[in-house]
Amino acid sequence: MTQTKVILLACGSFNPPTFMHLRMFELARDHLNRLGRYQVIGGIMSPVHDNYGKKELISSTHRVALLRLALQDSDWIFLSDWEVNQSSWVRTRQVLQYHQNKLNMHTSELSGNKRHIDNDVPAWIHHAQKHCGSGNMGVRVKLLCGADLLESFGTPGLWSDQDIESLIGDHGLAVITRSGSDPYRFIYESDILSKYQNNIDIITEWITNEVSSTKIRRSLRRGESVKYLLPVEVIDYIKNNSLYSSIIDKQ
Ligand SMILES: Nc1ncnc2c1ncn2[C@@H]1O[C@H](COP(=O)(O)OP(=O)(O)OP(=O)(O)O)[C@@H](O)[C@H]1O
Ligand SMILES: NC(=O)c1ccc[n+]([C@@H]2O[C@H](COP(=O)(O)O)[C@@H](O)[C@H]2O)c1
Repeated sequence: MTQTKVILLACGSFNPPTFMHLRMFELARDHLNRLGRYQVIGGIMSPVHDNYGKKELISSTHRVALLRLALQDSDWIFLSDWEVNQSSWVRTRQVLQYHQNKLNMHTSELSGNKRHIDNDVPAWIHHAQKHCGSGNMGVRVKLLCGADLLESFGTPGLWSDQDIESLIGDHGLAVITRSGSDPYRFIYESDILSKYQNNIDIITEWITNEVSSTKIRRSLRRGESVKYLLPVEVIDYIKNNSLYSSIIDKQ
């Protein structure tokens, strides 16, 4: 069976990053590798731009610092700060395309085309180069997300049909189930998703755990413990920089 090499890319606020954001990657890698059709060679976390304007979104300077700390023990998941460094919010399709193009450029260098010179090579590219071997140009960047993000495709005006078609048709999706979601039904009820369902891998999280950044922020605001829900270095950074504390601490 021919294997497609895959890099999983998760987009999100990561405000703050939790163990569930990291767990998504481990779960997806195990699942996809076991299918035999894929070999997952890396993971990328791309925090959303400050202009996304989501409620309670703290500055990307802090979110990037938090992600660096969260990822410091991982030897295969990397931060990409490309998105936060753009002049404005970029659609997820463009984020996937940018990373795919950058990867194509650098893996084609490996197979002899050295015309492109780039002194600013991110860690995720170095990692991919080590794992894709010379002449191998078939690495695919897939979107990794929770089922709530998949279901947001149905929110009127939020995603364009062309973007959904490109995300699934050109890249592919790895979707982690979340309690309260029914991704199989959602795909069945959508014409676009049904058309490309072979490019959507649904991964069941049996060890269900509804840790979310919203709940973490709420606990922090109320001065409640978040130990064992986030990496300890992330908690220390949040405390040292008085993030998410507002109302209660300031009273
Ligand atoms: N507990 C979880 N199970 C499965 N997927 C998750 C979980 N928490 C987050 N995700 C996924 O992580 C990605 C990044 O999401 P995001 O940072 O917006 O997380 P969130 O915790 O849902 O945030 P918030 O609570 O601030 O809305 C999304 O694809 C989301 O579906
Ligand atoms: N049209 C789009 O490309 C589109 C729409 C909504 C959310 N998103 C992305 O989804 C991610 C998660 O967003 P939420 O936290 O709002 O669910 C973010 O990275 C955001 O940029 C993309």
